[in-house]
Amino acid sequence: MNKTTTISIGGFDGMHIGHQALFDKLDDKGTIVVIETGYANLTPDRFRERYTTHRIVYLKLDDIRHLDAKGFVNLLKVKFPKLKKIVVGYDFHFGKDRKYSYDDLKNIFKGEVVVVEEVKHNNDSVHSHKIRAKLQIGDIKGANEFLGHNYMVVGKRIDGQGLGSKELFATINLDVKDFLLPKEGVYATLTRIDDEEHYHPSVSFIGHRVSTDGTFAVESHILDGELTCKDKAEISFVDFIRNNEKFDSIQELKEAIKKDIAKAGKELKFLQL
Ligand SMILES: Cc1cc2nc3c(=O)[nH]c(=O)nc-3n(C[C@H](O)[C@H](O)[C@H](O)COP(=O)(O)O)c2cc1C
Ligand SMILES: Nc1ncnc2c1ncn2[C@@H]1O[C@H](COP(=O)(O)OP(=O)(O)O)[C@@H](O)[C@H]1O
Repeated sequence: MNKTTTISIGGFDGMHIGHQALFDKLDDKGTIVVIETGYANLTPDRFRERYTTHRIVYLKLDDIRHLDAKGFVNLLKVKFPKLKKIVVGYDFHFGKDRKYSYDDLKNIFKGEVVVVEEVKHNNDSVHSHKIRAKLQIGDIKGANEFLGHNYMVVGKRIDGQGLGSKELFATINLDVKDFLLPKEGVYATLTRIDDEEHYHPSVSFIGHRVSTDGTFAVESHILDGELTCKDKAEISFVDFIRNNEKFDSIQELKEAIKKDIAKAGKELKFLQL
């Protein structure tokens, strides 16, 4: 913190292409200041560190929300004594009732304040809430374009019904906490198991198993062979395949999953893994 000369400030859930435009303005001693609201569910907690080489410092919203503009700048000066430049976006607001903007920063901070213009994709302003909305309708491609990377979730391995490996296809079942789950359905995905470096082509199901026991599941079938997952896995979403459906028999469900596997295999074949 003592060496930091430039910072960018925000909630930074998503670490999307709008956020990256801010990070591009940091120098090599630049630090990202994440204001933790408790609502981040696209890139919660330390997962943000995957999408930047800059150091990240976390401030709790509750510790700063009461501050006026002067108080906020003072806090930054104490935390970063060598601070010369603050980078924020066009819609950055802070303090009580979010009533201060970059103009207040410019008036009070005795250094440079860089304001990044609105980043758009296909003429649509990029924001975390829009990415959440896209995931909730299964628009993975759209979400990924806004993010600039594949949306991913991490979960702890749990036991499934044991039906998959016996009668259907073997899957890794996950308990996913903290991350927003995309809409119920079937997805072409890449799955990373435990601490492997490699991602496996896979097809994943999210939803209530309406054709079997009705319980909610997040599960991934690995296309390139059966593997053991000890502890955790990560699912990186590439495309939406179909909605969750109720099949009248296990045989029909099996036929549908076979088609899902073929579709996902075709789509993922061309990716460099
Ligand atoms: C690619 C794929 C697609 C699936 N599609 C559905 C579906 O449309 N409807 C449904 O009820 N269950 C679906 N399932 C979930 C199965 O019901 C589940 O794999 C099966 O119940 C075995 O679960 P287990 O791994 O816990 O034993 C799907 C599973 C996979 C891997
Ligand atoms: N599309 C964008 N273009 C430019 N700056 C942005 C954009 N989205 C967010 N920012 C900036 O990034 C920082 C973090 O904003 P935040 O509120 O966490 O993002 P979001 O609006 O996506 O939830 C703020 O300084 C904000 O002004």
